[in-house]
Amino acid sequence: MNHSFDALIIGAGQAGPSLAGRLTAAGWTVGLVERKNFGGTCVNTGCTPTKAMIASAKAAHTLRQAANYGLGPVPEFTVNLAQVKARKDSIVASSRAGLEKWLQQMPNCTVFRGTARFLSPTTMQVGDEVLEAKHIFLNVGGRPASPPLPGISEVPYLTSTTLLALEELPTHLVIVGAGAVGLEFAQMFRRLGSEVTIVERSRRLLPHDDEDVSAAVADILAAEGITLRLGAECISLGQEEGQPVVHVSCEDDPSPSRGSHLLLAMGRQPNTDDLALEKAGLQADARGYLPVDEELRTAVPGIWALGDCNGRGAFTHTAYNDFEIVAANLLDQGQRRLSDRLPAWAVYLDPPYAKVGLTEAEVRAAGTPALMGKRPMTKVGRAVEKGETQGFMKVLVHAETDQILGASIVGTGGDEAIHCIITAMYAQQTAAFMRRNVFIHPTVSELIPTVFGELKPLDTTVKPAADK
Ligand SMILES: Cc1cc2nc3c(=O)[nH]c(=O)nc-3n(C[C@H](O)[C@H](O)[C@H](O)COP(=O)(O)OP(=O)(O)OC[C@H]3O[C@@H](n4cnc5c(N)ncnc54)[C@H](O)[C@@H]3O)c2cc1C
Ligand SMILES: NC(=O)c1ccc[n+]([C@@H]2O[C@H](COP(=O)([O-])OP(=O)(O)OC[C@H]3O[C@@H](n4cnc5c(N)ncnc54)[C@H](O)[C@@H]3O)[C@@H](O)[C@H]2O)c1
Repeated sequence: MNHSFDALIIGAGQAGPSLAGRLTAAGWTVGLVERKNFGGTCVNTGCTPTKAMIASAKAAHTLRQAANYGLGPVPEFTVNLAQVKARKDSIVASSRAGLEKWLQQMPNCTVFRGTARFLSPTTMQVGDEVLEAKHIFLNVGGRPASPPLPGISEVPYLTSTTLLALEELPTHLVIVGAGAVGLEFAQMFRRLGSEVTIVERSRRLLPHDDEDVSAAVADILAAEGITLRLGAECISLGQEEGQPVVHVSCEDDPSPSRGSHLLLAMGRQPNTDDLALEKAGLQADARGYLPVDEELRTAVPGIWALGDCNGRGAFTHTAYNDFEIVAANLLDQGQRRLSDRLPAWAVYLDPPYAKVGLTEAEVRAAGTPALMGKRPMTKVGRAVEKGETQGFMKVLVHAETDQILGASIVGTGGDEAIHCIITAMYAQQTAAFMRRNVFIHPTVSELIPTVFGELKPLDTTVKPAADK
């Protein structure tokens, strides 16, 4: 059967549903196609389930720390992973159901279930249905990558998706990859009671971030008993007595990491390979991403790519911002552009790591005349009061214009406190502006004006070491 719409939206992730809401409210007819779970990765297998389980892990950690706060003795407790999962599943189900209901009841929106594939630049097939529209918005997201590690086909392994379905705690979880997925699951499962080993080919965690960030994060994880095997340049997989083994050396490996479970957390790949892109005249790049311009338009007129599938962001906030740019430019005569967006993200460790703008290494590499302010969390009153003094706050400022270049916070409350710096940077404000702010006592943010008051020249002749 053939259907004609003003717009087709493929994927109900973080951009598609909101775009459907805006377009239909503006009088467009929309066909929205989703093949699996409404809400996509973030709601079903990403942000929501992991942060729900991180909350359970934090509760277990707090119980174990009770004596440090003058409490106790705390009765023996057990972690019941099936119940942790049930709590997480109920939070996910409620979010997914709310989104599905909204879309199913949205006037002018018709929801199709199935995989959409191009037949031409303006038509797509979903099962027996042929859908046609002059505007097509791809919001197809991604999935865990399966890199060609030697031995991968012989070893059962978990991904960030399948790990969330476990009901029994791994005795020893070995994680390959120390990006956000690897780090968040490492601390979560360690706190829930597993032994955890991280194997990473770079010589430090979070290699795209500053050395001091990597060191602080490594300290946080090591202090909880997580084993770090960094600089593992030659990773291969095997099995001994039915259990996974990760070798970290190209030579005979005298000390491979053995575990009860193996998680591969080595990045994601975009869901562009089964769209029949060639029928639309579209071509993905070498890694499968769809190249887009500043307004998220692909090379084919009438086709946009939003969210993770365009390779211009890898987060929920970037996917949502893609929707805002497209909607503003199509419906509000806006002139919003991708490059207006500040790079910002957080890793939900405890304490978290949050970052906006340039790193110290990037400022040094560019040779920008700069000032830097840095304060350890041991000198942040609220952190001391909470007994959570790991990490630091660091800000970078242009030495001539006083404009804020970037900031990193590894520390309690850092994922929230960073937003005052994000806001100031978006408003193109200066260090002097930050110093004049009066923040509420006693908070972590309260010390941010102080850090902007303690700036020292950054020696940009010292270049960062090359990291892989
Ligand atoms: C474990 C984990 C934790 C994360 N935590 C965070 C976090 O804390 N903060 C953060 O900002 N980001 C986080 N992310 C990243 C975040 O989840 C993604 O960046 C975000 O979901 C991308 O949204 P999207 O709309 O681009 O794609 P997705 O959310 O992946 O949605 C794409 C949708 O398209 C559907 N689809 C694909 N192909 C087709 C087709 N051909 N036809 C029909 N439907 C199709 C899929 O089924 C899916 O529902 C996390 C990711 C993971 C894996
Ligand atoms: N808090 C958050 O915002 C959050 C949380 C989880 C995931 N995410 C997003 O999900 C995506 C996936 O996260 P991820 O941690 O899987 O990916 P990643 O790209 O951040 O990290 C992958 C890690 O695997 C290592 N690696 C990759 N290929 C390898 C190889 N062949 N051999 C050895 N090591 C290899 C890399 O060195 C890297 O440390 C990212 O885009 C991330 O931004 C975000």
